[in-house]
Amino acid sequence: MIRFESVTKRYPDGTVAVDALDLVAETGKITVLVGPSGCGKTTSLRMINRMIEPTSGRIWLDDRDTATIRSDQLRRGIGYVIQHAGLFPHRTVLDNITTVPRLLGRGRREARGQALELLERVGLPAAFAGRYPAQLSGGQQQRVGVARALAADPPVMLMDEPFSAVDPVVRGQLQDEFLRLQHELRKTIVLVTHDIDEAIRLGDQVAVLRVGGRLAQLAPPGELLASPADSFVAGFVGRDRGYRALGFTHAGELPLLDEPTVTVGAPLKSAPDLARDGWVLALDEERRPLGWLATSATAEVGAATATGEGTVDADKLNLGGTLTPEAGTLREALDAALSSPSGRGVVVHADGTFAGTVTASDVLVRIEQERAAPPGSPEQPAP
Ligand SMILES: Nc1ncnc2c1ncn2[C@@H]1O[C@H](COP(=O)(O)OP(=O)(O)OP(=O)(O)O)[C@@H](O)[C@H]1O
Repeated sequence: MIRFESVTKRYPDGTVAVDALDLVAETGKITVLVGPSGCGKTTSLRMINRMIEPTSGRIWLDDRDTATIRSDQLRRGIGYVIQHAGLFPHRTVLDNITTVPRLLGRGRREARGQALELLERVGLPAAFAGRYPAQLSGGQQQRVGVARALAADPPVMLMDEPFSAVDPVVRGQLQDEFLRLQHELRKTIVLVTHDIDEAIRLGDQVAVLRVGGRLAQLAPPGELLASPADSFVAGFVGRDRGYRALGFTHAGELPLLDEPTVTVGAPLKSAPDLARDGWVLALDEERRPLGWLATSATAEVGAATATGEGTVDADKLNLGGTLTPEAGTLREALDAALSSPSGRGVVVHADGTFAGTVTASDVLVRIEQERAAPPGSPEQPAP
């Protein structure tokens, strides 16, 4: 656990970068610091490993006041990842990763073996070990940066805009892999970003700072979206936050419709009798949904079904429509319904097999129920 206790940083020119900050970053969780440019995110982060010393207040690492720990010793237990990865340009990937473990006294062979393992963990081939940073893409360098920070196996990781130097697609991949890795490793992570979407995606809790280094709100992402503390936070988390908040609410047991289905390979003429509103859901032999077959006479395929020629083939299906898992969120369920050509969202079991369909209006009814009795309220205890 990292605890800021009324921490203030005033730079020599009088700038107050952080003002009486109280904050707890829990063990094994990701705490994200987010806020507009200059609000003191980086200053707060760097005070944790004493790259910057607070002017007043204390920062606790578990039960120790960090001011009483020698800074080199403190940093050994704290990994640090920055934008552009900050790799040593004249050292190979392998040497970049093994530098800190070697300093900590690990043998060359052991450090090398571990570095190769870490490369695999962050999704890079072992063959990259001999390359120099300039021979890697931005996203690959960022992965090496994460591997390097993990090499000393620190319980705490500080990450300053770790994914912002790469394009949005690579960024999404890095975020997904980072979450997967954290699920295994359970480090105590403090991550700085200026991007609220990234904060909401990655944070177990999100601290929104305002310029002047004051904490505006500290909350789990769902709560931040659903109940921003004030107009500054509401403005910062952005529009459509009501919709995005649905992504943090489990749909629970939605009433599933018993949808008639056809299996690929079945005769087309079997479809119209089954279809509701001109659409019938097609499954593969293992009962996994493949797409919707149009049976109305106006649709191109519909005309074929009317003549009864041919079979239900995968290439005749409308593939629009997202799937929602049974244990999914209200956002996934609503999206499945809204994106489905039939208007009925397809719900699947954990193994991907078809469970039933759900309508947007049923999801809306559930949303209204949630509003009336949010989980955890006395009327409806959380499952
Ligand atoms: N060494 C310094 N001397 C004086 N002022 C500084 C110094 N470093 C940072 N500041 C100021 O402190 C404030 C907070 O800076 P900090 O870098 O912590 O913000 P940030 O939220 O990380 O910003 P950004 O998102 O733009 O990186 C800013 O007003 C900045 O100009």
